Amino acid sequence: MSIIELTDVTKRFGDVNALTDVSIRLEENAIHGLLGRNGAGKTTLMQILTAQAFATSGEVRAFGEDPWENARVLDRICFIREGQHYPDNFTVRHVLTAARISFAEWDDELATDLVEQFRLRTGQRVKKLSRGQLSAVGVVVGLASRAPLTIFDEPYLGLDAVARQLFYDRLLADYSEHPRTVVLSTHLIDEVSNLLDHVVVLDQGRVILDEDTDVLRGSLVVVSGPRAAVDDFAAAHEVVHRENLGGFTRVTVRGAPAGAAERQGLRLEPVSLQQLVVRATTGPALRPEAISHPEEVHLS
Ligand SMILES: Nc1ncnc2c1ncn2[C@@H]1O[C@H](COP(=O)(O)OP(=O)(O)OP(=O)(O)O)[C@@H](O)[C@H]1O
Repeated sequence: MSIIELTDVTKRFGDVNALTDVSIRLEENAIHGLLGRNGAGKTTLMQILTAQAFATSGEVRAFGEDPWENARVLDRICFIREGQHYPDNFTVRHVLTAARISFAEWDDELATDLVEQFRLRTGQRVKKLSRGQLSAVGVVVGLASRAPLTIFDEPYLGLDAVARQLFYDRLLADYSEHPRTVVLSTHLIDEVSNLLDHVVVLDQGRVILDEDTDVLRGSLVVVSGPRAAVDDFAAAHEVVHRENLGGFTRVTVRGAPAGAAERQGLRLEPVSLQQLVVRATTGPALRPEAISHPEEVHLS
């Protein structure tokens, strides 16, 4: 079942098209990655989903209903934004108390455990927290809310590598026991690629990739080796990207059968999710019209 349905959603800020004809369906009980370069429209999309902004045109449905001023929908959504603002006198304890009141599925035990693991002090004023500690508070609220739709917009800013890993581990562990729908917007794609069931990539306000990660993982392979051997192999495949370095060539091909390249003494490497997103957003490589005319990149 789709928890989120956007149909032809466009959002303009003056002459800036933040979103253009965005149509996506996000399925229930899955972790969705919302990816894209700076200014791609990710935050705008999340704001529209959570009724913090109006779409200029198009239809928005969350849990089958229009989210605008709709408590039935909004009570089931937890939106953790980067740099969340709290009242000046709030301590971490106040934030947790407010969250407990706001979310029906809130888990106090989980919150207490996470506070300890992230080394937060509940009596500390939120405005005195470091950047990473503030992000940790957001992560604690997002996880312990167990909201049926939990949205994290770059939740990791300032978090050290240990704390980020803790977030990913706890998200996965809690999600396996309490499945729900999670939307995670991030630039640290490789760090989260194992968490994601599905990705939506935005570029300049348009959806350029909307696919399950299982499908994406097997979709492209990099084959490298001596130029003549690679060219020979590539002739029978759809080439979406090529790099030449002297007599050495690397091509990215669509769905190469495992073993075929290795038999010809060539090297085969999977394309990471991050590379896929970079390919999708930096050139025409993943667009169908580019497949028959692969770009040549000469490295010096
Ligand atoms: N309130 C606003 N007024 C004017 N333009 C805006 C406003 N909010 C966003 N924009 C513009 O809309 C576009 C999309 O911005 P958005 O914040 O959604 O991108 P993003 O993908 O979240 O970027 P980042 O990864 O850098 O956070 C940008 O060009 C941005 O400048």
